[in-house]
Amino acid sequence: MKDPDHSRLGASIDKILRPTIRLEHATKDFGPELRALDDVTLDVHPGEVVALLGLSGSGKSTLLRLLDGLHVPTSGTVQVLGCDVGTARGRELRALRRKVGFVFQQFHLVGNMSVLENVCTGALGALRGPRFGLMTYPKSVRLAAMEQLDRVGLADRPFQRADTLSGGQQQRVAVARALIQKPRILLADEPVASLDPESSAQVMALISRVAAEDDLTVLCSLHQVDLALSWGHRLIGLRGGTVVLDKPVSSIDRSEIMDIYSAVAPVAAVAVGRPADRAVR
Ligand SMILES: Nc1ncnc2c1ncn2[C@@H]1O[C@H](COP(=O)(O)OP(=O)(O)OP(=O)(O)O)[C@@H](O)[C@H]1O
Repeated sequence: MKDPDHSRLGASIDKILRPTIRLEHATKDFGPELRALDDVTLDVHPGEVVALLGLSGSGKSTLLRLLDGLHVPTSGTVQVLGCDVGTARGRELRALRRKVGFVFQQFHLVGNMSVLENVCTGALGALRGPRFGLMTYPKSVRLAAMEQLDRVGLADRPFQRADTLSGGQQQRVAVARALIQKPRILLADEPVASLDPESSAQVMALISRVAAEDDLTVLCSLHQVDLALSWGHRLIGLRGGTVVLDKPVSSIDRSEIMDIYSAVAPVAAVAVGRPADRAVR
């Protein structure tokens, strides 16, 4: 007879070892002429903090968007928290999105709304029906939003209009909005590209801190090599839609990073069916 304790232990170990994100031969084409992501296979494990580097057009945003179901892979599979994102629809996709927070370069806040209400909108996925105004959110959501504002250092200005904040403050509100849904994964698409160096450092430190506190798996695209090296656990380099570097940050040599940025084809993504146009060294 099977030992139930042993089976339970096996299941727990399996859960711990199972990757949070698994891409197998994932390819994304935009029309017949543009391959944005080309045969990407990789695993990301729970709690990993991954920096994505690559030239503009190398496929970083496309990769992040595949993980949230904002794009569907043309071929191959994308699994996130055990869900096949390429085939998930409706309720399953909505449930997955509640576990995945997304932070964007342009913050995507509602400018004429208060800071607190912007954070509350992060909980909409778990609420029924639309909300019009802060007081239409349940008290529990408003309290949770205040808690997240406190974590990002903005508890002193809940009623300020979002568009009157500095860029760094707006990005911190966007992080609070992502956190209110208690995600297991945080995706950040160039979160500091519009910020000055000091605000950039603050936002990246904030992402690191909340990732550690909430045991989040993080994927963050960046253009700043030094920041990526000082911040991530692991670095994935994309060039022309393919992964050209994937290593722990501690074992990376600078020359390998330069390789990510070495000669690429004039059109950054790969032209489908025309290997000669591919990004080459
Ligand atoms: N929705 C879309 N429709 C058509 N082409 C797209 C779409 N999204 C991305 N692309 C193209 O796919 C390629 C990869 O774009 P992507 O935005 O993933 O690159 P990136 O590395 O994030 O660039 P950046 O650093 O400038 O944000 C580019 O050639 C881009 O023009």
